Amino acid sequence: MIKVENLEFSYTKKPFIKDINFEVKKGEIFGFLGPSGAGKSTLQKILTGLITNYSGSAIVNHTESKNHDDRFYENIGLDFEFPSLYEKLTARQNLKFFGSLYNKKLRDTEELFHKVGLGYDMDKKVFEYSKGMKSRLNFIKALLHDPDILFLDEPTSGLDPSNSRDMKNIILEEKHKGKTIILTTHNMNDAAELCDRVAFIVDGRVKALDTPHNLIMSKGATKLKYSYYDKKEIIRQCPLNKTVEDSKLLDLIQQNKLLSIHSSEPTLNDIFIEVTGRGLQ
Ligand SMILES: Nc1ncnc2c1ncn2[C@@H]1O[C@H](COP(=O)(O)OP(=O)(O)OP(=O)(O)O)[C@@H](O)[C@H]1O
Repeated sequence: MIKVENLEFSYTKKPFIKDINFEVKKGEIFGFLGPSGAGKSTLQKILTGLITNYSGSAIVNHTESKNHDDRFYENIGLDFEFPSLYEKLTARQNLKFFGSLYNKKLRDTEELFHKVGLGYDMDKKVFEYSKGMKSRLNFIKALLHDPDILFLDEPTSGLDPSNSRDMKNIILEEKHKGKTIILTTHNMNDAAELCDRVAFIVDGRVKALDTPHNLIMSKGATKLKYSYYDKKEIIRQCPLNKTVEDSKLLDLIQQNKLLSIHSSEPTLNDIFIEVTGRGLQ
């Protein structure tokens, strides 16, 4: 669905996006993860035809994105972080207007409103909407024309846990229908739950690309944490595959003096810090 080869781009004379190569298959949820300013939105803008003066290739749905024509957008849905909506129109009027820009059969608007919990608010003017409501409206606006590829930028940001769960369920539903989804996020838990593969992006480059599971298994060793009492509670840890080398642990087991013991797998966030040397915020 998407094929990026030797992609380079810069806003200034200094190269910024450099040597980026990846492919996204149909039906895949592919995550762009990276700290603020890493280049995630810039990459999304290139893939969606909003930035065209790049070198290399970015093929989206069989079209080189810089050479796109209007039909390109018939099959792409954009939910960028800042909602683009008409505040003086109602939510329903907004979807009617945006829907009129497409030359294809639209999805059932009312069903979309109900899916994201806006069923009773569709006739309210958008300026009466909260930030989270606008964000949900912007999301269904991206689904309205039933596009094959969805570009979602921080779709769960600012949502309460229940709305965030609904949003993630809808994203998974779209994937199961065969839609391809590019998800940009700072949220490692969302990425680990939703994405088939993720690319760690730092300073305009891809630092690692794999499934969340493979990244976690290849880079981080599972640790065993245990505690015991010696005037106060002492907590220690050792790699799970090196327990026989930890004489303190073996002594404690023999003397039956462990207070607690459990294994802890690294998280995607731990791996991100290990691979890139940086946190996500
Ligand atoms: N129109 C522009 N002109 C010049 N520089 C820009 C422009 N847009 C973005 N940049 C710069 O490019 C870099 C990458 O920005 P980008 O928006 O792609 O980052 P990001 O990874 O999406 O960050 P965030 O997570 O904060 O949204 C930043 O240093 C930013 O200041």
